[in-house]
Amino acid sequence: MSTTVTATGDRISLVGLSARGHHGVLPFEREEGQLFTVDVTLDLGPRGTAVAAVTDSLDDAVDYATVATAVVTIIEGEPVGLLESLADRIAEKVLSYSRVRAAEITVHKPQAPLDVAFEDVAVTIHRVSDAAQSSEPAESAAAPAAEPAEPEARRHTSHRAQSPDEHLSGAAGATGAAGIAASTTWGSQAWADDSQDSADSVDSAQASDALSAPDLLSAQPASQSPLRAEPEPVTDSAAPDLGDQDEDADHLLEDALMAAVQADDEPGYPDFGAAEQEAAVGGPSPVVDDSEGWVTQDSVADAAAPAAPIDSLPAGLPIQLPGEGRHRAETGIGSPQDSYLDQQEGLPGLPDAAGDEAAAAGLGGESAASAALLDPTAHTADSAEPADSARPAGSAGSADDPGAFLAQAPVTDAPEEAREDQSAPVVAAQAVDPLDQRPGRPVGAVIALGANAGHVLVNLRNAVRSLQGAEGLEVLQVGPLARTVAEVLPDAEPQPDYLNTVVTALTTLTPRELLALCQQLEAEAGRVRTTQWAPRTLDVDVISVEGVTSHDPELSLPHPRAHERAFVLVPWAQADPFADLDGRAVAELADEAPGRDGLRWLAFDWLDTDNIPDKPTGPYVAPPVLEEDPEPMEVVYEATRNERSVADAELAAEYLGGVGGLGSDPQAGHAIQAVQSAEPRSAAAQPDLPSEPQAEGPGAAQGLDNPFAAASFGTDYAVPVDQAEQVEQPEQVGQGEQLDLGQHSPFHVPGQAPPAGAEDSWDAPLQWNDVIGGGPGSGPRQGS
Ligand SMILES: Nc1ncnc2c1ncn2[C@@H]1O[C@H](COP(=O)(O)OP(=O)(O)OP(=O)(O)O)[C@@H](O)[C@H]1O
Ligand SMILES: Nc1nc2c(c(=O)[nH]1)N=C(CO)CN2
Repeated sequence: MSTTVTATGDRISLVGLSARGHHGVLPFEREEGQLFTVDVTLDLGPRGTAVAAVTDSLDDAVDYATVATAVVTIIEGEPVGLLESLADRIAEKVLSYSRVRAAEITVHKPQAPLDVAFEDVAVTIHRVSDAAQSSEPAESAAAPAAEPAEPEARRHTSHRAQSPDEHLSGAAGATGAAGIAASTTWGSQAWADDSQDSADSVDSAQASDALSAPDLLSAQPASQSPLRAEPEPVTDSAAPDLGDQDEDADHLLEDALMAAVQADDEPGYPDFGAAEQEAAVGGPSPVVDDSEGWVTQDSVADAAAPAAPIDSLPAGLPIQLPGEGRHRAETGIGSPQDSYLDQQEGLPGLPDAAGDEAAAAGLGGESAASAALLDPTAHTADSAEPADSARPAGSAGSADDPGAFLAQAPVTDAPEEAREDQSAPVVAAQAVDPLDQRPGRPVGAVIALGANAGHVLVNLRNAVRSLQGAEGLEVLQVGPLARTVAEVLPDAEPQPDYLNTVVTALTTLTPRELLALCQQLEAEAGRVRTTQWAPRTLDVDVISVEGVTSHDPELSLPHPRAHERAFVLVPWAQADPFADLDGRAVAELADEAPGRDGLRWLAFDWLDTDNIPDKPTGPYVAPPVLEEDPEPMEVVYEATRNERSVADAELAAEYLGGVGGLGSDPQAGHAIQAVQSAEPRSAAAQPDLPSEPQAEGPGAAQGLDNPFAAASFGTDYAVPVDQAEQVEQPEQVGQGEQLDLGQHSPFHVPGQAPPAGAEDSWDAPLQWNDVIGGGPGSGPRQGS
């Protein structure tokens, strides 16, 4: 079921922005939180999108992605008691965007604590901006939708103090789910830009309004809300008023642009000037046609009736009601097409090299596009419509065109001479790798972590903390810790269970920078790359980056195997119940994942509680080391296939302390067999390994015979060769022998008894199977 109302201006709608909030009057609502979903309709005035449509620049538009993030930030922000208050806060925020003249906000609370069966509770409010009201005082007084002056004034001041930092932390509250639901755009507004929206832009917009000719709203009938009815513009050659703009200069420029457009008398660009004409004669415009959302004078009169409820308005603007997809928030994994389009959309304001290049090519912003438009003879709609014309067939990371993201610069057929003409659209095709592009706003990212050798728990905790402290990354959610059966290559020896988790985040890093960060964490945990899918002290994979699709083997996005990996999907779905991967709900994928049964337990609050009671035991596997020993005293771990990383002696000592009680030995670090950084062995060099990791069968079946999965085992240890020589060998070798991975194994796996009393140590857990367990959880842990 859906309901429609009519709004007469250009509109942007965001439907189903969902996030968890703590609003409500009951204590448990404050404590536990629940789902809130918000629908927002922004009324931009009668010509609110006209300039953006011509310039095709986000600078001239309301960036809906920014709005979406702002709304989610409010949902997740300071709790209020009433839905009305929440809706009001959201209205206040969205009205602070200078181009927004009025807004309708619906807040849904489908999990409200009612004693009866119900589908949804929702409150809808509509509000008019100060700018719109001040340009038509009479309207404010009479318009049923308009708020009294005082609340409006308050509304516009309460968010002005928001600092960039505050904004960033607010943005961090935006779940990947909701913030991304409305857009996969690489927006042009960076954090700092966004943070100013409610202050500077409003002020400047108001100043701009004061200087400008009366705008269209001011010419409306006194009781007419911008969400309701507006007079049809009639042809007028006077310079049009386009509504509020950020700068006076912009305003004048846009006036000129539109005049130029009018001079072209181009179909599709309705004439301007009705407002001015109407204002001049002091009466309403003549009656006009009522097609396409424009209403007749009669309907204007109707709308002017006091206290007309919004739902009594004529049909025109679809407003989605509960149950119509508002839970379909997505992780933002864009389709290749999305990704491509995103690049296009983000072009003008990109702060990175790509954006600069585009700007240098004369394509980058309002001014360039505007300049072209100022010359009516130079302007055509085509020249200002870069997205489609620039899209090469099969680009945007489609499966056909791996990794090729043709970029951003509009491609036209303009001749060389025209390019020299400043007024002509400039032609340039820029191949820009999206993996190197910095997003213009924080975008959602999902990172998966896993470990099954060495100090797995310590390593995972450290890695998550490092992510929490990383620059350019704001951790949103840390998933529960999942103990999972190791999925191994076909015919490979079984391995110890993994501990896995997933972190969701917002980031302004380029995808490649994000990968580098992940690999740095692996290196810091002493990751040694040996064979494919070998046991590892830490694995940190980039699962997805909002709006980016890549088939580059160095960084494939979304991670090509994520959709079938229970060890990724289950913790991810817990961290973000609304997550989507390639258009499918992650929770659903998790249920269907072949390794689903290999999930042994989930532990919540695992980051900072030692109270994880269930301690299954099993053989310990030491971190792998390579066999070569060219420089005996240097402990080198290979961090990535391109880098070398030297593990510090402390790490080595700690490791040894863990596995053999040698941590107090200052020489212990040297006891690890020195290894040489090397390229990971390709599958081709390992005849018994497939070139691509194969999808695993159900982990449970595998786990039945897996000694590492056993619930209660003798204490067996694998240690590096050199260390094994230094420590007393236990009599029992037992299950540890099963760790031998055959001729390609880098391991030597003697049994090794732990020092007495060390088994329960959390500081230096000797056997990770002893320190993990499924405790009663309380839900995904918040990131900050
Ligand atoms: N989305 C991604 N996340 C992390 N690494 C990736 C990604 N896509 C490609 N790679 C590349 O894969 C290479 C091997 O990574 P790694 O050793 O972590 O693989 P793995 O964890 O053993 O296997 P899998 O990728 O199946 O999880 C890395 O050098 C990296 O450049
Ligand atoms: N359970 C589990 N199995 C795996 C994992 C992992 O993280 N968890 N990672 C692998 C290679 O990345 C291979 N197999």
